[in-house]
Amino acid sequence: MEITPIEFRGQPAIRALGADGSTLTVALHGAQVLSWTTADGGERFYVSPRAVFDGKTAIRGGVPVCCPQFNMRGMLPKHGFMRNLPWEPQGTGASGDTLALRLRDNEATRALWPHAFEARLDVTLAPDQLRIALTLTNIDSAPWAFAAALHSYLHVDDIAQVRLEGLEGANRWDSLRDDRHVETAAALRFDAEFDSVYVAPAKPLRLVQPGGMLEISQSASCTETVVWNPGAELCAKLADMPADGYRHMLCVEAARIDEQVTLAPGAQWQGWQQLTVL
Ligand SMILES: O=P(O)(O)OC[C@H]1O[C@@H](O)[C@H](O)[C@@H](O)[C@@H]1O
Repeated sequence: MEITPIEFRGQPAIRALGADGSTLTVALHGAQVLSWTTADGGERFYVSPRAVFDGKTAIRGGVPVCCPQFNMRGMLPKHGFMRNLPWEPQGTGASGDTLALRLRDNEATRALWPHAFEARLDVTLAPDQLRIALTLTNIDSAPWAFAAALHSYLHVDDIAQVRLEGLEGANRWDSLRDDRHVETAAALRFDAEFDSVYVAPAKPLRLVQPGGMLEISQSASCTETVVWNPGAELCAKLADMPADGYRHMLCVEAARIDEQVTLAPGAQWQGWQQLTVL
């Protein structure tokens, strides 16, 4: 693929063009994937028109990298700090189809989290398919533990017409009701705020819309799948979302959150999410 440095809403980003005409845009801030358009021209991610692009604030949309903490489950800022910092571009890999970015511990990270680490995000573009892989390496002399999520804001035409299939039978924690149960619905539908953590099923999920289907899979190392849509009421309270933003997105996140990963010095962990247009 061809890559070009660009500015996206005033912030440095990289645009990649695939052989089939698909495109990928990744901001250096947070190594955040902002856009993936397939050869048919369809945009697969949602970025809020009111997202803040100031090089500090977490960008609302695309694929935030939430790490080394998920949500408020710890003492760090919500969803950790990796989405709030600039990453360094590393070019394309040997095969030329992967865009890589890296974040190493620095003064800003050590002020929050006193560990030496390297994080790498590899985004691989193929016809009708995108894979986002997060690799963490412990370059410290003592072990450390982390949680992580690839917090994909999938673009949907109309949330009222969306079905998410593949979670039936999975253990669910409904965070809104603090209720644990086995999911009984063959297809999830979204008509209000939805915020749940599922034990990730072995088989891929399917996002079904009148306009087409997207298959969502994740590495076994990502033991949970988080599904989130703010609904109208919460969306109205989010300053960086327009009132109808919730209608055009659904977050389906590949996550490792219920049990943190402990990495020994020199050890590495990788987690990925893969999206395939069916
Ligand atoms: O507004 P933020 O920090 O980007 O978080 C968005 C959402 O992220 C989801 O992963 C969580 O399950 C939600 O509880 C949270 O509200």
